[in-house]
Amino acid sequence: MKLLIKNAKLFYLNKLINCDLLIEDGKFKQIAENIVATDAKIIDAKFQLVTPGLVDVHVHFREPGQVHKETIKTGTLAAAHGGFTTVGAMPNVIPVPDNAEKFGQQIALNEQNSLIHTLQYAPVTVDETSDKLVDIEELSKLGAFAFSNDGHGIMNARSMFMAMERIAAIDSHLAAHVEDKNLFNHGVINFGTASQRLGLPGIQRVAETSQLARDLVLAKETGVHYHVCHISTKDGVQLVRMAKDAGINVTCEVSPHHLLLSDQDILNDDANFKMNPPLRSEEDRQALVAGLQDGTIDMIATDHAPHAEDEKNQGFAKSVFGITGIETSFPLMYSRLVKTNIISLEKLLKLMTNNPAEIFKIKVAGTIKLGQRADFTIINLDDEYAIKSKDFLSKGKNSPFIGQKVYGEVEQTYVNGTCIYSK
Ligand SMILES: NC(=O)N[C@@H](CC(=O)O)C(=O)O
Ligand SMILES: [Zn+2]
Ligand SMILES: [Zn+2]
Repeated sequence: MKLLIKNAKLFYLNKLINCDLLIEDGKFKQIAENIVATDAKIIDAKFQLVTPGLVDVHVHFREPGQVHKETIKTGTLAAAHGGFTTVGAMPNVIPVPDNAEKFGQQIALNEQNSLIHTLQYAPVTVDETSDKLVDIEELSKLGAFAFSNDGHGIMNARSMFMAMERIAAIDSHLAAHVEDKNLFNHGVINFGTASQRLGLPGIQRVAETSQLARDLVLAKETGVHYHVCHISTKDGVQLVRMAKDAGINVTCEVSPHHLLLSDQDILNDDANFKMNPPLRSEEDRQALVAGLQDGTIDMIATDHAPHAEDEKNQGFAKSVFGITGIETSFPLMYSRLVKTNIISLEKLLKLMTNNPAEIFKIKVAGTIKLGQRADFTIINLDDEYAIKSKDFLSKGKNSPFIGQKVYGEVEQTYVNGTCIYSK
């Protein structure tokens, strides 16, 4: 089976080049101008962008346990619609895969149902909320991509310290949702003018930064690769910057919503703007953009968190935390950051392909390499379209970006040389 992509604007070795791309038996075979291949199926890309499949290290699929919100099938289909071919799935499913048996079942479920490559996080502690560590070495052997208690900060410093030592010893990764539960104090929105205006309990920035500061010291001591999930504050970015300068093995991700929205965009009691961590101030938002520009922030991750309509239409006080994002990430980032000259297209693609793959040592993802499996995406950068919930393939329609006009629509997504999504 041969597939020839003619006239690609290909993101290859960190540059955009005009060329053809030949795929044979599911693998990249040749990159050159004017490739001629008899008996190949030909696709004319018409100089649209062809990129390695996008990589998102932070998604929530809800299977098992909450399949009314999302399944692995709908989640991975939504990912393909967003241009992603590799994702890291968080372990806050029911049951939490916190022992060998449950973890093995989760991996099998992912394999049976994924249209793309779904890598599985293991939790750090039993049930994600206790202080008792999981069998880190065993879950790693069973294929844990990294470790995270996402959704919950790890409150007990000794548990965190010991987890870091063990994760460092096996050369894996610890991804932290940094949040001190006591400082969080049942808030539902950022603490500040918006929480006052709407009369809602606020979440202080120090809920994030105080735990982050603690973790950075522990990470220094243990040498673990410590990754900060969905960073949201100006001081948080500054802490990571200082830690990197000090040689601490820290990386961090930011979500499209924290880059593009602030609490000033919350005009009424609409829980499609409710997520954890919350949308912060405009000053925080600008610091995140600056952190992306200067390399303090290493990657974009969506924190795709689908929920059912009746779980999100209860206003800020009662609705659950989280918004979807995997189908809108690239178009939003391209339209609002690249077309406005805040970052280059090459930089955006690095943030969404090679950086996450390299940092998390994902073997075959994030780059186009001859002889390796052909995971790639064709994206139309020229035509504007409107984000509509009816176009989402995710079960979750909980997005604050519905109705916005964007560029960067995904035309086709390929995994192992096979088209798994076509517009
Ligand atoms: N981000 C959220 O607000 N919610 C996430 C959990 C998380 O990422 O912390 C979820 O699983 O719904
Ligand atoms: Zn989280
Ligand atoms: Zn999350």
